[in-house]
Amino acid sequence: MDQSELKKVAAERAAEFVEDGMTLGLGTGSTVFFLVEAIARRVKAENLHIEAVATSSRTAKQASDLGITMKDINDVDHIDLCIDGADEIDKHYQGIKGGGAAHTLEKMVATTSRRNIWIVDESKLVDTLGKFPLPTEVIPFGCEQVFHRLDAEGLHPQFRLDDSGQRVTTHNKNFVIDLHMGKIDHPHLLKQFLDGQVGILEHGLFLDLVDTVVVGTQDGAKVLPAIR
Ligand SMILES: O=C(CO)[C@H](O)[C@H](O)COP(=O)(O)O
Repeated sequence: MDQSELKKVAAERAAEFVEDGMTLGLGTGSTVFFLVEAIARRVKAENLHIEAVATSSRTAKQASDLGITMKDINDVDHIDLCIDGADEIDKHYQGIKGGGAAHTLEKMVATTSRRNIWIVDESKLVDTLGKFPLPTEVIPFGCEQVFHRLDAEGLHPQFRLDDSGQRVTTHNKNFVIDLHMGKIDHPHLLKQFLDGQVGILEHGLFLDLVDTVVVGTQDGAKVLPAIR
C-alpha cells in the first residue's frame, strides 16, 4: 500500500468510533478527506443522526456536500469526539499539526472536544518531535519582530511560502512561520515559550490532548492503546 492507501485504511477504521447522536469535530487534510467519506457512508447506510463542526472550509464543504449536518462551533454546547490527522506523533501521543495551516482552528475544536483521536499513516510515528517543521500562526502586525525573536531564540524560523513565493495566509488572514528545529527535546518548555509570545496566535504543538491513535500499516489499521 502507498501512503495514501495507508491514510485511507486508518481513516476508515476511525470512522467506526462514530456513534449515533454524536456531535463530531472533523479535522483537516488528506487523511481526514477519507474519514469524511467513510462517515458519510455510515450516515447513509445506518441512518445515523450526527452533526459536525469542521476545522476548515475545505472539510466543511466536503462534509456538507456528502450530507453531513454541519454546525458552527459557536452553536454547539459540546463536541463528543474530534478525529483529525497529524504531521508527527511521538510515543506519548504528543504531536505536531498545522501542515495544512489549519492548526488554530484544529486546536480550538480539539480542546473543546471530550475525546480526540488522531489518524495517520505509519510514517508519522516518530521517536522525537521536530523533524517536521513546527508551524506557528502569526498576526501580520509586528510579524517581523516575532520572526527576529524566534530567530534569536535559535528556533530557525521561516515564513511559509506558496508555489508563487507569496507568504501563505491562514483562514484568519495571518502568516505561518515554520520552526525548522530538527528535534524538539522539551515540547512542554517550547509550548510554554511559544504560548507567551505576543503576536503568535497559535502553534502546532498539540500536547496532552489525544488519547487514541489509529495508524494505517501494511498489515491494516492498528488502534494503538489509549493512554489518557
Ligand atoms: O494539521 C493538519 C492540517 O493543518 C493535518 O492534519 C496534517 O497536516 C496531516 O495532514 P495529512 O492528513 O494530509 O497528512
